[in-house]
Amino acid sequence: MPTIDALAPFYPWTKALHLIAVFAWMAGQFYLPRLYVYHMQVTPGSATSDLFVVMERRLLRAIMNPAMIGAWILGVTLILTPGVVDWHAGWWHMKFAGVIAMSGLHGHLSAARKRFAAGERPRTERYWRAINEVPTLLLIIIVVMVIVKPF
Ligand code: HEM
Repeated sequence: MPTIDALAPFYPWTKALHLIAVFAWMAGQFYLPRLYVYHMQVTPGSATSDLFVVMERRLLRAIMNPAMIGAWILGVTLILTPGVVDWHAGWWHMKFAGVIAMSGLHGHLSAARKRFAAGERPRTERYWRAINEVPTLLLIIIVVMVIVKPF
């Protein structure tokens, strides 16, 4: 993978900004499925349901989408910084798999938001309770990979 020498002096800043974007993204990943759990419990079209629709839309549009885009742009900038990623290391591939899964989950949550907004009740409350645990698992995998680098 070719790297860009001019990025080297900015490495600590790129990493700090990457982590800030990641934290904002994760906050949304933890909260949105929890909102879906509550949303499943209210009648479509009720005032409470409409309030959930607004909360879910704002969370995705104002926080999660920009945070995911920022995490990706800064993450790719880190990849392009010389000496940061060892492409032979197993931890890097495992982290990347975790990041792809996290992005897939984001897409899944985003698609469900549109269905909730249309008055549907996609899946079951139990399903959203289970999905609520997935970001935590992915976070543990990713952080152990980038910090401990076990293989
Ligand atoms: C969105 C796509 C992402 C890309 C392309 C990406 C890429 C990278 C790269 C190349 C590094 C530098 C590794 C190093 O300095 O050793 C890094 C650091 C880091 N990333 Fe990501 N990342 C992404 C998303 C995430 C996510 C979702 C998390 C956590 C849930 C995360 C957590 C971290 C952490 C904790 C570090 C700091 C590791 C250290 O101190 O060296 N990243 N990322």
